[in-house]
Amino acid sequence: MSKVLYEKDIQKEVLQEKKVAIVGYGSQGHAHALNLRESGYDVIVGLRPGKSQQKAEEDGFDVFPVAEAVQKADVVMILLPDEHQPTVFEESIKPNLQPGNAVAFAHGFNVHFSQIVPPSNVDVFLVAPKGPGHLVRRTFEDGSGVPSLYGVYQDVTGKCKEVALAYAQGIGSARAGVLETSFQEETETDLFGEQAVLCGGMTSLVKAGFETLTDAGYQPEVAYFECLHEMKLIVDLMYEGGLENVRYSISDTAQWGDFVSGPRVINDETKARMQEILNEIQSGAFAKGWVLENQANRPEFNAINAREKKLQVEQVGRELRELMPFVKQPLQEEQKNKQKDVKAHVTN
Ligand SMILES: NC(=O)C1=CN([C@@H]2O[C@H](COP(=O)(O)OP(=O)(O)OC[C@H]3O[C@@H](n4cnc5c(N)ncnc54)[C@H](OP(=O)(O)O)[C@@H]3O)[C@@H](O)[C@H]2O)C=CC1
Ligand SMILES: CC[C@](O)(C(C)=O)C(=O)O
Ligand SMILES: [Mg+2]
Ligand SMILES: [Mg+2]
Repeated sequence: MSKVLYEKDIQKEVLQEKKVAIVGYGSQGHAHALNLRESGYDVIVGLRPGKSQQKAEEDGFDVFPVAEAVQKADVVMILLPDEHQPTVFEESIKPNLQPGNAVAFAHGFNVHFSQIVPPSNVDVFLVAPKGPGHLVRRTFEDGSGVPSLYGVYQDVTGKCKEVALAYAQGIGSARAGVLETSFQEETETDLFGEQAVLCGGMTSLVKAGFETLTDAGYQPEVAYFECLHEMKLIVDLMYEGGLENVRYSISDTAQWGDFVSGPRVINDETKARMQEILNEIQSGAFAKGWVLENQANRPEFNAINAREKKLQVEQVGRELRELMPFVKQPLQEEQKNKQKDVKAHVTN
């Protein structure tokens, strides 16, 4: 088994003497900044003027333009959207790095696919939480954490690995497990996981199930509870005790259905599609497509995004969740405010 590190294996001191700049205050940025500060580290935030700047200031951080934050810091964690990182890196980060500083990422995409080429006189590492940023924060506050992968791309100080580990500990990941990786492995597995299983695979499964039931004339509300709402409850059991725990709690009728029907939905054909997806990630074809989509101002991304929001499963879900106040989370309020901002922007 690979060596998984926990609190007792990690030294904090190496990061305690440094100033950390978190560049970006979105999903991962706010979680890293707040968790690191509460773990006792000296954290500042680098941002452009705007909504996030206001939020970070409200949370009590000293916020600076990105270039200034980089000048003040020893460790610069880049938590901007992947597609914005190369420009901000060239314009505001690279010119302000000092030899011996560390540049860090939560995903290896830009370094692995050569969209960012770090100078040779700085440490470069990644700490990639295996979970959404809002959960990195929520679990930290609950006293648990999200596991992280760490990887060293370039070690000029001889201390890069120790700094990366202390950083992972600071965001709460050593409570759950910290595992060594390379930029290549993190990038390829993360892209594969989100496309084939966690995001693309799961949302497509839910939509296909929901539409099969509603096309057959069943009530959309029944289809929503069956194919989306209950997904979380089943996944919670899987998270707590694997497939075995799901099968312990479900009926034997469901377990028999699982055994005989599951492989008719997800089978060797599906695995062949997964292999294609992995091949496109490994060859760089996916990355090239995503870079080009952004250069063209995301025509396909925006069209699909608008279409998906109008799906019946989304509409019925919004209505049902309004009636279940206990499933409401602050994230949904944030999402609503974001939509209001976009609407205001479009009408102005
Ligand atoms: N989302 C996740 O849970 C995970 C993300 N990652 C990785 O973490 C990194 C960050 O992703 P994520 O947290 O999703 O990003 P977000 O989209 O949530 O980050 C947006 C933040 O970046 C700021 N920003 C955007 N453009 C600029 C700019 N040009 N200059 C300055 N600030 C800017 C935004 O500020 P403003 O309000 O001004 O727009 C906002 O604070 C990525 O590498 C991603 O792959 C890794 C694991 C999971
Ligand atoms: C699963 C999506 C993710 O990789 C993540 C939350 O880990 C991401 O890029 O957001
Ligand atoms: Mg991920
Ligand atoms: Mg990802």
